[in-house]
Amino acid sequence: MERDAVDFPVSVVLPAAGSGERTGLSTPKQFCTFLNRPLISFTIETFERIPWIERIVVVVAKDSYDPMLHIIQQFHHAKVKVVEGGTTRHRSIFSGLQAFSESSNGPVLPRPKVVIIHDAVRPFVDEEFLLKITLAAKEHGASGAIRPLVSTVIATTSEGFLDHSLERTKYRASEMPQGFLYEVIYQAYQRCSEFDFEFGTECLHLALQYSGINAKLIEGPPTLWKVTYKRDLAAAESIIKESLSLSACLISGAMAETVELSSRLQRNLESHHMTTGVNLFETEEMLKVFVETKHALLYPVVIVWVHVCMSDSAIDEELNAVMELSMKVKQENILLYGVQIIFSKVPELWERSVTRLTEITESLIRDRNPVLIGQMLRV
Ligand SMILES: Nc1ccn([C@@H]2O[C@H](COP(=O)(O)OP(=O)(O)OP(=O)(O)O)[C@@H](O)[C@H]2O)c(=O)n1
Ligand SMILES: O=P(O)(O)OC[C@@H](O)[C@@H](O)[C@@H](O)CO
Repeated sequence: MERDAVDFPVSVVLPAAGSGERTGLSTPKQFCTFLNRPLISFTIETFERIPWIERIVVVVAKDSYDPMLHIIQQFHHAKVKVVEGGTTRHRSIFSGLQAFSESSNGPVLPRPKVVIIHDAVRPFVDEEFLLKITLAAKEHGASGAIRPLVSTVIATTSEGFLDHSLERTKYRASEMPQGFLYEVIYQAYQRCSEFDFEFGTECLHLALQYSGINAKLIEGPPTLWKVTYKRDLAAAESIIKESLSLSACLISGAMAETVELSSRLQRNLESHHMTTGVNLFETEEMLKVFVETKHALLYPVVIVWVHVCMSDSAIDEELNAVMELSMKVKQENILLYGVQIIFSKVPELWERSVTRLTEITESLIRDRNPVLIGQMLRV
């Protein structure tokens, strides 16, 4: 399916005005930060990267309006307009849709042909699936992501006993993103009852109830899950750390050993970029590029500088300079760790050192603990 099939304007509404009560945290989950960046910024960036998406309307609570403007400025988000939401998700979504029809705050945005509605707390959505949802909405008037039910759905009596259970194979979980012809969903919200505004949870239902459109349902990937509970935040952080940041190993020291060590680490660490024989100047030049392009702002960079020594000598001035450099680049979201490994001609000892170095390097890249910045770890 090609992106140039989208020959009509498409925009997005991201409802983000909830309080995230089910996480049990005081900070609404969409503003919880991972790698110094709020969850909502990752979701916005997902949509920003897609060239056929024209505008992103982020709907936030009144007291999150200014903080949201700050996030947009800090992370250089484009295409984004912020509007205030309401007391329920449907009211918030309607506020977002009104940005294309009524001048609530500032100029009315150009009206899209198709509007995608996507919970701001579902950061892991890909362009391919968004394309499917968009083209299906254009063709059918509405479309929605679905996933198989994990648990069976049952109905209870008023006394709290089982009334009946639904045949699980006949039902699906409704997820996000959803797509609509703008006129279809805007009209639905204009006709929406107070009861639906207050208690409804399903936009596809509104399109059917008030615009007579049966949404096309498309099974989505498992990554569409919504951050709802505290455990989901931990899962999101782990996925973000794994997928959205860069890491590299730089190896300096006695040349013959560093080449051998580099190939050993490359095998052990798999995905991470390996460079050997670097010196401090080259490292500083590389970090300067990261800082100037502000690349690390959106993609935190983890660099493990491994120095191979021939003896347990005191840390030389170059290594001290690396540690000072690490403190300097830390505020640019670049985590530079130093590890010193003593070369041993005794195979068993060297094997043990390389295994230990691999474990330390994996932990530094995975955990990104800022406390370990600025000091030389020793294997
Ligand atoms: N009045 C509301 C309520 C929810 N949402 C948004 O709708 C999405 C999905 O809703 P949900 O997961 O229920 O978020 P919360 O309402 O914040 O969660 P909770 O029910 O635990 O408070 C979230 O991005 C949330 O910010 C919204 O824009 N306006
Ligand atoms: O019900 P909640 O407010 O937790 O989250 C919203 C979800 O229900 C919604 O995103 C999907 O079910 C699709 O409508």
